[in-house]
Amino acid sequence: MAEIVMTNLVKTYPGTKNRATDDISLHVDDGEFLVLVGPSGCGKTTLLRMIAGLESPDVGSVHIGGRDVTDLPARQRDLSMVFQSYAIFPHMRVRQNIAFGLTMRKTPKAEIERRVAEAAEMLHLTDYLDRYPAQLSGGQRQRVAVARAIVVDTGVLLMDEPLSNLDALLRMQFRTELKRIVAKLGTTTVYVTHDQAEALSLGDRVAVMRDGRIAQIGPPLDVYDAPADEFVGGFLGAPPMNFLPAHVDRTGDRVELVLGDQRLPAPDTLGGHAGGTVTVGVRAENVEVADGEAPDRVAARVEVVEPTGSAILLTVDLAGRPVKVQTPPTQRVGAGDTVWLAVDPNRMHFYDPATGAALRPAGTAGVPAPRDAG
Ligand SMILES: Nc1ncnc2c1ncn2[C@@H]1O[C@H](COP(=O)(O)OP(=O)(O)OP(=O)(O)O)[C@@H](O)[C@H]1O
Repeated sequence: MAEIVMTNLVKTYPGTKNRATDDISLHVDDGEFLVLVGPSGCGKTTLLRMIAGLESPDVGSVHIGGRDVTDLPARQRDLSMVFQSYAIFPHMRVRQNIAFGLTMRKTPKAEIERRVAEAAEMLHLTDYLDRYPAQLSGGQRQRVAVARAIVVDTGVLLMDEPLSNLDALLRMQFRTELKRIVAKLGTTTVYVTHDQAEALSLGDRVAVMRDGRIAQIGPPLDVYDAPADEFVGGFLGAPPMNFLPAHVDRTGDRVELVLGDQRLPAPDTLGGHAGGTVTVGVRAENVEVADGEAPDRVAARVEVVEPTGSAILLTVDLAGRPVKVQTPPTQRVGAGDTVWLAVDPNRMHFYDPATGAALRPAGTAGVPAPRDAG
């Protein structure tokens, strides 16, 4: 068992004012792949380094596999790490690089050979075992770093931006490989990235961090589909979620959003906010370019048309605000055109304009949605 339990981790670096991690409690299940994601400086690396034993928390504890490791150095924590700089040894051949951790542990020679061969096979490095790192591409070197980490077969694998030195295509290929390998190994993995696409594609769960805290944690699509606040909605997804201020109006049974001088149907659950203003969040792929004018549609002017290959991304002006709309590649519109937009009320999200927190349905109006603190 190698579950990781972090409890109330507080860390302030000497000479700084703000907490790098601010009372973080988090539970990573045995065999789970957890991704820590968030903007630069939010505390991801600090949290990972506290799990690793490379930083000590001011307050709080870390348990790995039921053992309190808070005061143990990294080498006694039974974990392996891959860091951004993938420090592989330039003077050692790939074979020795991969074997390094096993050699240090005085593993029998035959076993080292077997495990190195296995890891090399997994990472498509078999043909490169006798080369030096200087004779490898960036992607191959990165694979050596991963092979070196997984060969040791520890209970926990920690990775900090391991793909950051790769170009976009290699990054994507390697991401897929990594997901396959880690699933096969079943190692408990904590993975740090600032890349939201990587986070969504890799994690069993993602923890979105902000200012030393966990803003939201959950399975990738849950967090993507129901962001707990504007920050999370704006951080996950490319393009980020659209946010628009809207007045809520109720006429008889109908609840509507008033955007400038136009109206869109809103879910009944928003009725509790009638007379007030909310921030509407809607993802680009949930805005439909409809076929002509209708009472439940709003008009917008197309400003920019960006084909992305599999889709077309429009930036439209809706009531004086830019809104991103994702349409099929077959959509024929040009800059300057007026389009009619429809949004399924069930695909809308609502946030408190003052706090940015998600609003709950009617009856609990104004109360932010609950957050899973792990
Ligand atoms: N050794 C250090 N001394 C002082 N402050 C530090 C140190 N390391 C990190 N910090 C500060 O702690 C905060 C969190 O840093 P951390 O490296 O954990 O963030 P991060 O989310 O990993 O960022 P990035 O994505 O840029 O690597 C930042 O404000 C950073 O400036």
